[in-house]
Amino acid sequence: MDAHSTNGEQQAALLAEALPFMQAYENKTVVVKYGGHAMGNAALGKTFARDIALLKQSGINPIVVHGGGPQIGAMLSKMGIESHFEHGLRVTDQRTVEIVEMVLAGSINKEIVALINAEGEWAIGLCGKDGNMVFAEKAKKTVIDPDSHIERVLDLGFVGEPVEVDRTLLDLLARSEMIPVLAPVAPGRDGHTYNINADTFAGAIAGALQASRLLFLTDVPGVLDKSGTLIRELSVAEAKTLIRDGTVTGGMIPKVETCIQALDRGVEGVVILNGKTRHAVLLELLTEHGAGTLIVP
Ligand SMILES: Nc1ncnc2c1ncn2[C@@H]1O[C@H](COP(=O)(O)OP(=O)(O)O)[C@@H](O)[C@H]1O
Ligand SMILES: CC(=O)N[C@@H](CCC(=O)OP(=O)(O)O)C(=O)O
Repeated sequence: MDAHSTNGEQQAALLAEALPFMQAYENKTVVVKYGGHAMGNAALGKTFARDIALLKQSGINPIVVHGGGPQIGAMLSKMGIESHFEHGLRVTDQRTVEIVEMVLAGSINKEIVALINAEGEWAIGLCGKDGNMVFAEKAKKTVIDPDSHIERVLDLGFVGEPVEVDRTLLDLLARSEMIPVLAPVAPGRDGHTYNINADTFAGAIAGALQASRLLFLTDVPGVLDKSGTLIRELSVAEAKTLIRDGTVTGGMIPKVETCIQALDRGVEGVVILNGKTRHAVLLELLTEHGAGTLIVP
């Protein structure tokens, strides 16, 4: 057997390996949160889009929720506005929320839609406002100061928490050729527009749809311990401890908190993984080679 056919056989074997996974996920919903830090590399963007296209073609119902924190930060700084975060959430005044909506629901959303469409699929870009999909309320966040142990209420301005998810439009799209690509912006019943952390938004969508899987694509291999080693499996109790003792900080806080909530709401499996690995989504869902941190009840 020559080297070429051996290679071909290996590729065919890999494809065949995907069959039981495809069968297990048939007609199931998989929510993929595509973080702003995982974006920005054209080749990786293409492989991400191809993975999503392949899921849809395999009879799976993929829903993309994207972030764009670094991209919002860059736009704000161009306009002379400094970014300020508390507990991993952007403090958002009126001017900021307008820019957040423009960057998330505008440029980034349409870039991802275009990438998926370039793979021959029909992606449709939406935010919480479309089809009354998500309504938000002003976030009521309290944090316990790790040094003083005193509880503090955060005023984050127009940062929202999803409080209502109407699945009508998403159900309709699941039965169609369309792949929803969602920006984490939503209206409030008070008439304001709210900036929602993309992890939180993805968790609310996955919970409302009782998704089989919720994947968080980020720029690190998963949740790391104090020495920087990947934690492969994390229970809810352990995850809470890691937030409390300051091992999990910044943008990883909303991710881990969302994982906990999503499991509570009936999502079957939640994984935080490196979106900078080529074909991270396919590796996680359709092969034995999944990596990252699996959060378990
Ligand atoms: N314990 C931890 N393990 C891994 N990453 C952590 C941890 N604590 C904080 N982080 C930070 O969280 C970041 C991922 O969150 P974030 O910046 O919001 O990314 P994304 O844009 O993918 O949502 C990592 O790049 C890392 O700097
Ligand atoms: C309230 C809040 O923090 N909203 C986020 C929304 C974008 C986001 O979450 O993007 P990543 O997933 O890339 O971090 C922000 O303004 O940056």
